[in-house]
Amino acid sequence: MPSIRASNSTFPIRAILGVFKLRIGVVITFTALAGLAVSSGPSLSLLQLLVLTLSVLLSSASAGAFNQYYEHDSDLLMSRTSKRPFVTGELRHEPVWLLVIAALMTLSVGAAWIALNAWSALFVFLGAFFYAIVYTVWLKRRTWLNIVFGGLAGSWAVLAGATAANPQLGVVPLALALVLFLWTPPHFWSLAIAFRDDYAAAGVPMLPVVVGDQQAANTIFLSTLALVAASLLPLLFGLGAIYGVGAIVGGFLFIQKAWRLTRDPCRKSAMICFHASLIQLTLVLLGAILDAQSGF
Ligand code: HEM
Ligand SMILES: CC(C)=CCC/C(C)=C/CC/C(C)=C/COP(=O)(O)OP(=O)(O)O
Repeated sequence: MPSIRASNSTFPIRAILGVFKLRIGVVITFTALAGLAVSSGPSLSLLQLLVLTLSVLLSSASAGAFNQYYEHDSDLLMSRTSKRPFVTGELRHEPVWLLVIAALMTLSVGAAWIALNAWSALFVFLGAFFYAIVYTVWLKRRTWLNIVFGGLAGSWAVLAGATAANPQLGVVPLALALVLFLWTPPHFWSLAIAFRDDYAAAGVPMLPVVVGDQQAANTIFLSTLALVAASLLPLLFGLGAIYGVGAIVGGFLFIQKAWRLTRDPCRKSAMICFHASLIQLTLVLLGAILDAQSGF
């Protein structure tokens, strides 16, 4: 049986956890739980809530592991990713990993289908498919629009949670899915400005590589305005003041940092804008969950 780890190493638990990109998976799962919270319909049992949480987390993890397995050669060309275990050899780049990834995906989607419903299982699958195949394999090295379509992965996470409670999607879950679709490009393009040289060296046509930092920063600013406008839509369809505070504070912060990035499109302001995107998303998702629970 081929080994998945370098021969003379102790069990590389940290490397294995790193391959599954679990920090991002936790936020993706939080996104699905926000979709659940704003969806009308019967409450889930504790078991169903556990299955939803684990199926989104594990499918996100399997997609993240596939991404690192598939990109082990190009990751070597970028400083940010060159220390990853499939690049350094800490984990052997063996096809057995594809079996592990497929098994995780089957377990995640199957459990969601059995414990929740077919719609939720479909969106769990689509989230991983859009990230691992549509974005990573089909678009990433072909077009700067890679993140525009790949960003749907986050929207499917919202809908995986929303349909778990009610396959009849309401306006608020759809609005939240639109927020994730509009959030992902400025989130990623900020990072792509900070690491433009990396992407250029790896031959990846990210927006800043194609149009330059200034035009990319202008695009980030305009897309952040569209994102923040969309993030206010749930206020028109039932979410209240708690959500409003989160969306307005987070939106103001992201717009402010995106504007600063247009004034000075350097690595430092790009990373500040990237982190602002994470704060804005957290405030929007937290506001949605707290507002939906409060019944104000
Ligand atoms: C195809 C869509 C996406 C792309 C291409 C993308 C891109 C990235 C990249 C390149 C990083 C830096 C990763 C690293 O250096 O290890 C990152 C970090 C992050 N992304 Fe995204 N992202 C996407 C969607 C999402 C979504 C949907 C969420 C959450 C709902 C999200 C949440 C995060 C978080 C929390 C981090 C920081 C993780 C950490 O601190 O290690 N991303 N993203
Ligand atoms: C419902 C469900 C399972 C949804 C999945 C959503 C998901 C996993 C989105 C991708 C997030 C991410 C880390 C992208 C980075 O890819 P990259 O290749 O640009 O990053 P890298 O350069 O750091 O490898």
